Amino acid sequence: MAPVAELRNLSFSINGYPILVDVDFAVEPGEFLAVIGPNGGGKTTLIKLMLGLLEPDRGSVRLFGSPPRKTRHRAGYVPQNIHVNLDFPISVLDVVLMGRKRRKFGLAHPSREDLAAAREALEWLGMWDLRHQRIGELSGGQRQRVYIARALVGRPEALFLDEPTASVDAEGQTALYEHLKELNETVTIVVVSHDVMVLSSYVKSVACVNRRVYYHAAPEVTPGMLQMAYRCPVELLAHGHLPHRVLPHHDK
Ligand SMILES: Nc1ncnc2c1ncn2[C@@H]1O[C@H](COP(=O)(O)OP(=O)(O)OP(=O)(O)O)[C@@H](O)[C@H]1O
Repeated sequence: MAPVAELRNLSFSINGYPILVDVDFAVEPGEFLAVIGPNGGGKTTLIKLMLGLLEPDRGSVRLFGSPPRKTRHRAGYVPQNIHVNLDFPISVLDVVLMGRKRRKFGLAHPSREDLAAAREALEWLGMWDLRHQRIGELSGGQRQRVYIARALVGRPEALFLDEPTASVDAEGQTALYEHLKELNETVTIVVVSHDVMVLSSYVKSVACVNRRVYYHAAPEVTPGMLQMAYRCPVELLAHGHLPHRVLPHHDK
């Protein structure tokens, strides 16, 4: 089976300034990959390159073995900053139905399959009862679940999430990672996150991104990896009753 994403000798720059250099790794089917690294390290850029939303200057990207623009529909994406007008009177269910890419008759006429897929995703995330609520009336954490449901209704083979817990409290983070763990039984997961400590309890592999990508096909988050990826002490947090490792801060 082809890797979910494969990046070979890839470099990407903006206005001549290198953002990512010599990236060379692959995400295999079934992985639960954490993408970690300092602010501005290039994590979002890396995800966008994998999905073909940006083109590399050099090197190649394959998504499910093909150019990403041909296979992007097989992946779900929950971007970091979703710009919605929170005053716009659109319901939770409408937002989720937007994820049904092959809908024929638009939002006003979702098919029975569209509704079934939306219901399944919303029930799974505990949001079905709020389906008629306006998106602007939800909490940050609830809204995040709606965006995840939107990414899931297309029944993706891989799900890419960019800092999905940014506006979620500790309990919500754990609940979300439990959901992702269950999903990972059938779906490959790539998640950008700063919750290094929590993540290390769930993930199967780690990519540290700081202009270069240090890929580790094991869930260990070691001080050496953090040292390579970060230039400043990393805040490591542990929540709830998860099994966890506490790592020391490093110098500089
Ligand atoms: N459209 C753009 N124009 C100019 N510079 C950009 C643009 N997009 C990203 N960059 C720069 O590229 C670098 C990597 O950005 P990116 O958003 O990928 O980092 P990140 O690791 O996701 O950061 P964060 O953790 O803060 O979300 C940053 O220095 C950023 O300023």
